[in-house]
Amino acid sequence: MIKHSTMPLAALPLLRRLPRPRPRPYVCQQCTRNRRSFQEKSIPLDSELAKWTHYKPDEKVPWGERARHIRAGMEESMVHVLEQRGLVKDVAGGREALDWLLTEKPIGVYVGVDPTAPSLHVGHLLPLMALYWMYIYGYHTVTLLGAGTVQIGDPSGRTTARQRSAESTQRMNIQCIGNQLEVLWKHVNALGVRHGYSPEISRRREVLNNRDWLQKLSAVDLMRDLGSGMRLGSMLARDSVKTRMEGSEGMSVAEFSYPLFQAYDWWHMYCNQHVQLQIGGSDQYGNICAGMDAVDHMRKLRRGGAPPGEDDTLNTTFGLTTPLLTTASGEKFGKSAGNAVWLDQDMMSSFDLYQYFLRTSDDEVERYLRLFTFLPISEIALVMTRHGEDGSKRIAQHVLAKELVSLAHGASWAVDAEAKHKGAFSEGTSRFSQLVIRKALKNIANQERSKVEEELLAHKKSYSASVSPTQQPSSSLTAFPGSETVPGAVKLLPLSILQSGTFPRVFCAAGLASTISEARRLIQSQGAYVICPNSGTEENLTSLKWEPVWIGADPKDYLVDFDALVLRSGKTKIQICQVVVEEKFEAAGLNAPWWEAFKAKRDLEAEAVAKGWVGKQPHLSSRK
Ligand SMILES: N[C@@H](Cc1ccc(O)cc1)C(=O)O
Repeated sequence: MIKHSTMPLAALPLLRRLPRPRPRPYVCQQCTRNRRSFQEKSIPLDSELAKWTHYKPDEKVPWGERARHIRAGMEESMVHVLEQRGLVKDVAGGREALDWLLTEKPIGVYVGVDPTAPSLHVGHLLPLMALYWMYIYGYHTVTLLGAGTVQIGDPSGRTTARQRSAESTQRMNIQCIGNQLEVLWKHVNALGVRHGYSPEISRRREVLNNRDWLQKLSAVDLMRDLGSGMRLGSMLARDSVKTRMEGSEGMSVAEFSYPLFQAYDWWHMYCNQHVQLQIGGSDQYGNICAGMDAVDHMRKLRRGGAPPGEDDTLNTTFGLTTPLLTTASGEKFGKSAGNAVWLDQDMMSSFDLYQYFLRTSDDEVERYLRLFTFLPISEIALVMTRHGEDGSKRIAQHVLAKELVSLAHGASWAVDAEAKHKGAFSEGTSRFSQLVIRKALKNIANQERSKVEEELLAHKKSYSASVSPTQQPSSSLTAFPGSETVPGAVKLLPLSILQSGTFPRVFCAAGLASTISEARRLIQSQGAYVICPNSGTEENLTSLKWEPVWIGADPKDYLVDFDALVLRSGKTKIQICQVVVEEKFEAAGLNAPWWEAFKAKRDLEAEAVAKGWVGKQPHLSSRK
């Protein structure tokens, strides 16, 4: 990043403040290994994050000072950084002019997405990565949720009109994508801290929704001001329009007018957020150029038709498009067996997302590391050197996959996906099982979703099932050779079967023995185990303790977090159970024959007690 040859000596003390990765302190080999291992510090402290994202320009390095460094060649320019990462296809308005503007001024920049599905897919990431880099380097960045424009439907890059979706579907898509944009920002911050980008830069980000202004916009105003400045010729000349006009389907006026609305967004944000640059995928080039013309026209109207002033170059607009990615085999990037690779965890698990990037070929992995991660270029070079030493370890692919999952789902899920991968494809480790158990327990604890969350989850599931019916919910973690077997699914158990002495029945109900007598034999031969509650904390997974089951014990004493029971049969078979009240168990439709038998027996016993035929029944445990 620093060009030492051109660096004046006097500038040395200033280097501390440049937006470059902080030099890493020397760490001995053993510690490095430890850090790289499972316990790797991948989640920044809140205090680090707060410092990093703190927006107080006057407390940070002033822009002018940084501009001077760039001009002096001591720091790389923004355009150069984006080019180096492979994120630039075309620059509308001129590369050199944009380079100059971005050096002179921390302008506003935006990327818009229309919520046409409940999740973004990896194809959306390229323009977003360019935006995130500009955030890291201190520009005012906006991700725009197209809740207004989605109702019109962008025809760019499409050969057919979009089906209009139901109001409720649109509402849920908007909510899902809105949440996702926020979550992505959170992860960008965490990654920015983790990769050591300077906390002394003033950063600003916003998520806006264009429905907020488009629904207030009058059709007359739009046509009078903006429509009068947009030229039909260039709009008709676009490929997306031409192909549709040549085909039998044609194109609706609404779709044709889409660029007007996108252009209006820009004008609105030009006035309010000083947005002078729009970034988009390469299919957005036409819309972006139309927007630049429209903003120019609106500025001219605002000046009353007067010629532009001297400082016009400092206030003009630019467009930047990112390349369209295809894999080495020519497939459109972001499709897996014909299905989109979703960024939402409910539509594609962390494990599957990890696996998708792990399959990146050696030819492409370095380019993807530059495109999709925040690893400094120098670190990518190191990763590639290590990768070259033993290609079979796929070191670079693992780094890529982990960074991607950290960006999409968060660092802890990336650690989880990596551990699962190791558990799945190498010798099983008990740490792997511990992790899965912890995660399952956590999921049980978080299960109380709000009604809205339930609704959104169902929407995502049904959407992904409808667009990619072959995509299986993955990670049923069964039967990897040599590994402990932790089924992904948690089993429900009715609370009433948990009484002193009912462990054999519990093992049977959990599917770890086929009959009660088999379960009893298992317990008597010391082959049945249960996890002790409170053994092991979140940080210290390996200390979760298994205890051999004692036949007279009460399973209720082993409930973790009040409602989970973790059982193991023999060395390898593990089952995580969630204990629920009877109504919930029955509502889940799990009325197994043993359950009916249990209830019948219990009713008989209760009746006998009620009629005074027998005293209160001793515990079932006494009937060994
Ligand atoms: N038209 C863009 C999304 C978008 C929407 C509104 C904007 O202002 C900008 C971009 C797309 O389909 O990808």
